[in-house]
Amino acid sequence: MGILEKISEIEKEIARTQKNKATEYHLGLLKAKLAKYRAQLLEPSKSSSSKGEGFDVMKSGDARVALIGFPSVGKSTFLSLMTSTASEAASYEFTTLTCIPGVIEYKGANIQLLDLPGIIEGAAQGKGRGRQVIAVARTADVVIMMLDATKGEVQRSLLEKELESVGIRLNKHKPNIYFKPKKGGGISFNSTVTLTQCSEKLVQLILHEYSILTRRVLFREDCSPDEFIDVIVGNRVYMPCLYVYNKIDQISMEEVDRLARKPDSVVISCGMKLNLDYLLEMLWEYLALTCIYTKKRGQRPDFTDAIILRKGASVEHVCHRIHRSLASQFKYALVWGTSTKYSPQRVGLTHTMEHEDVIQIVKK
Ligand SMILES: Nc1nc2c(ncn2[C@@H]2O[C@H](COP(=O)(O)OP(=O)(O)OP(=O)(O)O)[C@@H](O)[C@H]2O)c(=O)[nH]1
Ligand SMILES: [K+]
Ligand SMILES: [Mg+2]
Repeated sequence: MGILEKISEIEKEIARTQKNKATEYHLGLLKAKLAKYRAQLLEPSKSSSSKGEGFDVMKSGDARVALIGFPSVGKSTFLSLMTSTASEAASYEFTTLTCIPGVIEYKGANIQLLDLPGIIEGAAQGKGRGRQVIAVARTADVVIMMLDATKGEVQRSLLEKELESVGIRLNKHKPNIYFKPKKGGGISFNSTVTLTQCSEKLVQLILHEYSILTRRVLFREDCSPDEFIDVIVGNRVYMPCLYVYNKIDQISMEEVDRLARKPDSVVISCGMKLNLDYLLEMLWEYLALTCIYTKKRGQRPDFTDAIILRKGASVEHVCHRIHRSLASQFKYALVWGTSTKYSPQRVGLTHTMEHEDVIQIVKK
């Protein structure tokens, strides 16, 4: 039996197994097996014909956003609208055959937007350019899943399944489970919260399936067996995703209203240029970028030229952005803003900066 067949067998068995206390272990094991086969599927194949790598596009700017969606939902139309790059748009499917980068300038940041070929069911297993598209998606900071508002729900669940099957987790955080080698061998299992989905026995079974004999496992959260398997497998990508329903000019107001209320969702019309500003605001929020302003001694801050960093960036990150050698000459910094108790406050290299802080760096 090929891997694909094995996967489909297990998926069928999971589907027909009723979920209850008695089948809990059986289901947990099936899921562990499923994750193992999927991992095998994703291993780069030796034949040169089916390349697993993505399109060769340089990362540039302060952040990267990938446009994922079925053919003809309006991805290229969107890129052409939001950036100065033109990407061919047409009414037939698979108009776009490669990755086309554009730049959105917003709040002083350069956001790289990637237009990609449409993907379809089976993309993860290499249908169309699915694998390449997904490989690019993995490198993004945020995914925009573009959906045709007239057929959004089906498209959404199919694409979610595709991305899920290759280890991309949308709008989820990494499970809070401590999972490290243990001195002396054996499995130690503990939890700091009440577990309703996993038990020590199930965890042992799953670890056994992965031939893991020695580990210290500590659940700090009420995780599911799937989440535990994610921790074991390890190479998952946790990524924010905005669901963008395009072509709302084609549906009723009631339907627009319903879609707009869904979590992580924005409704737009590229054709009629509706709600694009709001989409940018949401995108900015999901990118979670931080703007830092610099200031020279005795002068006013330079509010025209922000340094754009990731959320959680430290003073050291700011130094590296200004000059390669600045961190080594660093004595202390003065920071004004929400990250400090006092304004200004003297801080060191490890201090975490917040959005719109002002910093003055003092050298040795
Ligand atoms: N009615 C309507 N049509 C739209 C809208 N946005 C795009 N379209 C049309 O949808 C069709 C497909 O647009 P594309 O931008 O080529 O879609 P795509 O997702 O890039 O398609 P592929 O590259 O083939 O995957 C074109 O005929 C567009 O004019 C919209 O908001 N409303
Ligand atoms: K198209
Ligand atoms: Mg296109």
